[in-house]
Amino acid sequence: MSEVRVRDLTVEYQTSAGRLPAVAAASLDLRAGEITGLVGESGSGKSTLALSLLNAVPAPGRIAAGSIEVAGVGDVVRLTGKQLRKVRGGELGYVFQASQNSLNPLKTIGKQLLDLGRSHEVADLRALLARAKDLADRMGMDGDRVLDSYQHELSGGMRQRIGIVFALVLNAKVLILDEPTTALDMLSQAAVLDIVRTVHDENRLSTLIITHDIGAISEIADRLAVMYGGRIVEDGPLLDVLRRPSHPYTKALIGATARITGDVDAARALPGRPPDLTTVARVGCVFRDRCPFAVAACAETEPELAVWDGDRRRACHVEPSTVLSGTPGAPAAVGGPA
Ligand SMILES: Nc1ncnc2c1ncn2[C@@H]1O[C@H](COP(=O)(O)OP(=O)(O)OP(=O)(O)O)[C@@H](O)[C@H]1O
Repeated sequence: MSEVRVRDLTVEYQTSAGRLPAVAAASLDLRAGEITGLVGESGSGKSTLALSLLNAVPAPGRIAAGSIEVAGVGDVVRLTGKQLRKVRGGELGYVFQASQNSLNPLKTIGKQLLDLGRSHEVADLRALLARAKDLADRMGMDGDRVLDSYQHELSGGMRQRIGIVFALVLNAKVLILDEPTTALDMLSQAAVLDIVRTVHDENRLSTLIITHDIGAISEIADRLAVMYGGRIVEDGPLLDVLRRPSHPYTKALIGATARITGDVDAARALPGRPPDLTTVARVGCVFRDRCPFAVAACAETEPELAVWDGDRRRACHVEPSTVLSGTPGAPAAVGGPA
């Protein structure tokens, strides 16, 4: 069952070239009990999609079309004011990029938790603190000490974990983590992801983890969604996608990740650069200029994200078997390999 259903979501930013979509007609389900990893290079629209789930795209950006149905909440796109503030941090827990730097330096963690509780009109603040302490304990910290601490008394890894405590303390059903381990060393990264998996399982959450690091996510996610140029180009069960990537971009991303290929020498950097809002192709496939498999149709028509192989989806004109076998077809009429 899906806890979150994103349908035809288009999010635009105002640029010098006019309003341009950072997310274009994206559809994605977050299922109860599953961790979905959302990967893609910088600028592919991952953070914009995450902000949209909270209807928190900063102006002059805006959700131009689509819906985001959250079970028990309704369409988040239509929520405003108080309703929206209640859902953010309530049903929808989130930890955004660099959240370890977003704690208030002048208040203890406990006081900030109380502020959070009051802003969500929590009646039993004592129970809220007890729950926060319990979460902190289970994340390998001394809960009492952490609640009495100021942010400067805590390490980066601890602050990151506290971000997750804040995201969960109001009993969220959906957890959205944007680059939760960026800026942490490898050991702390693994520890934080471990904790996320445990808390996710215990509370049967629907979790979305956004990262540019497909290697890190491959160890904890159940499903993988891949974004490029504002589009979701492929998704499906994690192991299936990793073993048999059916979109040339997914295949290239995996090929560039030594942690997955297991061979540092064989890992090939992805040639070319990802597009930004102003350079992304307006017609045809957004990946075609970097795609070794591109055919003439890729320059003419944008491929639809279509169901393939049961539980998977892909947006590509080239046959899956061709991508899987790794034999690029005819050279593209327009564009071509970078
Ligand atoms: N406030 C803004 N105004 C204009 N363009 C923006 C704004 N925020 C993001 N963009 C553009 O939207 C596109 C998607 O950005 P987004 O941050 O969602 O991508 P991302 O995949 O999360 O990248 P990263 O991993 O670097 O955070 C990029 O081209 C970015 O330059």
